[in-house]
Amino acid sequence: MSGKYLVTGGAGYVGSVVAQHLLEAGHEVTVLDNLSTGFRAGVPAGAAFVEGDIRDAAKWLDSSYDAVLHFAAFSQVGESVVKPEKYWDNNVGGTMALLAAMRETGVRRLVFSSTAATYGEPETTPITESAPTSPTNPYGASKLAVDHMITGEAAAHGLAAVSLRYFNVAGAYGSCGERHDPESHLIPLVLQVAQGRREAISVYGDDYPTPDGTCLRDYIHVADLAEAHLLAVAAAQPGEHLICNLGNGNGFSVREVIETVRKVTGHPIPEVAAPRRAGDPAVLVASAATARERLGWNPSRADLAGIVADAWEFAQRNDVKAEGH
Ligand SMILES: NC(=O)c1ccc[n+]([C@@H]2O[C@H](COP(=O)([O-])OP(=O)(O)OC[C@H]3O[C@@H](n4cnc5c(N)ncnc54)[C@H](O)[C@@H]3O)[C@@H](O)[C@H]2O)c1
Ligand SMILES: O=c1ccn([C@@H]2O[C@H](COP(=O)(O)OP(=O)(O)O[C@H]3O[C@H](CO)[C@H](O)[C@H](O)[C@H]3O)[C@@H](O)[C@H]2O)c(=O)[nH]1
Repeated sequence: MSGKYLVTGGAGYVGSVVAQHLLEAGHEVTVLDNLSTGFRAGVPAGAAFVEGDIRDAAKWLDSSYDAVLHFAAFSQVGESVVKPEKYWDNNVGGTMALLAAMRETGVRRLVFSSTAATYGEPETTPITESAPTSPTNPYGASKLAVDHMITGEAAAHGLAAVSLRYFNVAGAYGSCGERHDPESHLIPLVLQVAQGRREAISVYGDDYPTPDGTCLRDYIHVADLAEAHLLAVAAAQPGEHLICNLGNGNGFSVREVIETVRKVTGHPIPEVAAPRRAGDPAVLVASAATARERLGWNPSRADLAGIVADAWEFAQRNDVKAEGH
């Protein structure tokens, strides 16, 4: 059955890919985005677009919507350390306003973009949803605060809600891909070296307790992630806040990622050893058993070379420098 969905942050990387999947599944989509980090051109064709802020969600939300998929947030870990107030204001304040608008209009279904950063330095691997949550930066803390808000909203007011805790999102889907500015994520940065837009990739730390000394991360294709969102909309139950990790359960080191980019692009990628980046856990790998069981999620694009190949194709088609917001 087709539905009508508000996608906050749908001009950004993940939101645009999910909006595209919703459209392909025959749903009606309105993107609400203030273009603070997103791009008007990133909104998929076929989606209605409102340039606006989630703090003013009450202006645009009405009872005709079946659900909200909430991506709008700031998500730069490093920036959150130096400007924590920016993260509390947008991520927490913005979501409070959105939840109030949903309550007032009777829109009672929500899928929220949470993050592995809510866990902080893990005590055990792979990470399950019952692991302790002890974020190591204000970004992760702000996302955890929103998860707590949603738990309360479900219990007190019957919201049907799912928080999806993404691990390392990568890859592209059709015309939608990653073009953060500034970029901080490993795969797009290594691809910029392959494109000749950067001289070398800095390897942040090579003395971690891992097989090659560099950090291990669980890379998930953005299209597999998008499929989980469609399943989550359908699986959400009134009065319940379900939290699901999304990852493939495989850890790849920074060096393995760089080597994969060399193979996929055929370009030499010079590396430069650099100090550890503050707040980086050595290993972040998900157990996604809950998503498989409760959502029926079955990711099919776990191959790292395939993820990198899709990101590479997108990077070659899009020159961020040439585009404005
Ligand atoms: N990309 C990842 O690896 C990753 C990992 C874990 C969690 N997440 C979460 O997923 C979501 C999407 O991430 P992304 O990588 O697509 O980021 P992004 O910056 O590409 O997209 C975020 C979008 O939200 C918009 N936005 C921000 N504040 C807004 C506001 N107040 N009102 C309206 N629009 C607003 C921005 O303009 C942008 O288009 C974020 O909530 C992020 O925290 C991302
Ligand atoms: O130029 C770079 C960039 C990154 N790295 C390393 O590559 C790994 C991956 O870094 P990313 O910045 O791509 O991703 P993170 O693991 O830091 O971040 C991801 O996980 C976080 C949770 O900790 C948040 O959810 C965040 O949104 C999400 O992208 C890390 O070990 C990082 O130190 C480098 O060595 N050089």
